[in-house]
Amino acid sequence: MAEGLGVPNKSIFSTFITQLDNDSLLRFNHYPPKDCNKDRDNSNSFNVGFGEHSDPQILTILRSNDVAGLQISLQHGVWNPVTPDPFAFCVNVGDLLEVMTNGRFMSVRHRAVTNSYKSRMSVAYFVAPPLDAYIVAPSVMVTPNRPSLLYKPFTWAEYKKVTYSLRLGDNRIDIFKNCTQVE
Ligand SMILES: O=C(O)CCC(=O)C(=O)O
Ligand SMILES: [Fe+2]
Repeated sequence: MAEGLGVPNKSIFSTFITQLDNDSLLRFNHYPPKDCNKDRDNSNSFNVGFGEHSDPQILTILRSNDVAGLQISLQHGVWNPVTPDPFAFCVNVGDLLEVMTNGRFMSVRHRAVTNSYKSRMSVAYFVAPPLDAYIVAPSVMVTPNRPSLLYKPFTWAEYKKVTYSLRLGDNRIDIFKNCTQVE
């Protein structure tokens, strides 16, 4: 990523992750098939298994079985299905990476829906820094196109506290937006 972004220090994004006290976690999700009998009149309906949200950490590395369900939203209210591939990893940008890249990479809103015939299973590895890590975009991410820091610096502990004080789908990254843009 650093290479693609033209950042000379290649370890700038990875140093947090490799620290022993990193706060990464692994989550196993199981979405049983929805109960068709409850929805006999509306066979096109679906249940939301995991509500709309963005992942607060740096990156999410997701593996699933071959059952569809993951959807991403690039525009409010428009959902795009992600084709399931049990041999691939789906990598989501989390809120912290959006801050660390000064908005170049955008944290993606997503959700998982259930279907009526087969269980979806997924394993997500949420890559997070140590709690006291200071989250701020490196100066090289401040460019003529983005001449100032879009977000105020904060620690992961502060961000995590805000995340857990809000509901899953609430926008939390905007709370840390800098109001004044220096030209
Ligand atoms: O199961 C999925 O595909 C998505 C899971 C997810 O978004 C999460 O665990 O944060
Ligand atoms: Fe997620």
